[in-house]
Amino acid sequence: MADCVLIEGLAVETVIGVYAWEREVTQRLLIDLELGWDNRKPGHSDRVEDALDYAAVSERVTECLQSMQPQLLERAAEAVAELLMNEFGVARLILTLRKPGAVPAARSVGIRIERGNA
Ligand SMILES: Nc1nc2c(c(=O)[nH]1)N=C([C@H](O)[C@@H](O)CO)CN2
Repeated sequence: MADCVLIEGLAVETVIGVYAWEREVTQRLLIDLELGWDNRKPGHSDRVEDALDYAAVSERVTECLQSMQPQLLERAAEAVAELLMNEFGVARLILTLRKPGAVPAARSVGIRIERGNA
């Protein structure tokens, strides 16, 4: 991947999981995003309108995950990738989604997906 906008360790509290008890609680997800974006235009204009606004992306990703309450990390990741491509015009991305509390013996578990020509 060439130019990127990065978001690392975005924490989202939401209902997620396949087991009955998981539907009754919120758990923390941690999201890392590498979002392909040509940074030359904002690099010259100094205008946030030309940039991929990482604050707006973070807010929208949080809202998506909190409203969808998915069972699987895979479903959550796919939905986030689709919104980034459809709503923000991101052409390529690498998304890592971690669920740190899921397996007590592990520091963290998670998945990574790549979409577009990452
Ligand atoms: N590949 C996956 N495996 C599992 C998931 C998941 O989302 N993706 N989820 C669970 C449970 O919800 C688990 O997190 C409870 O500890 C199990 N395996």
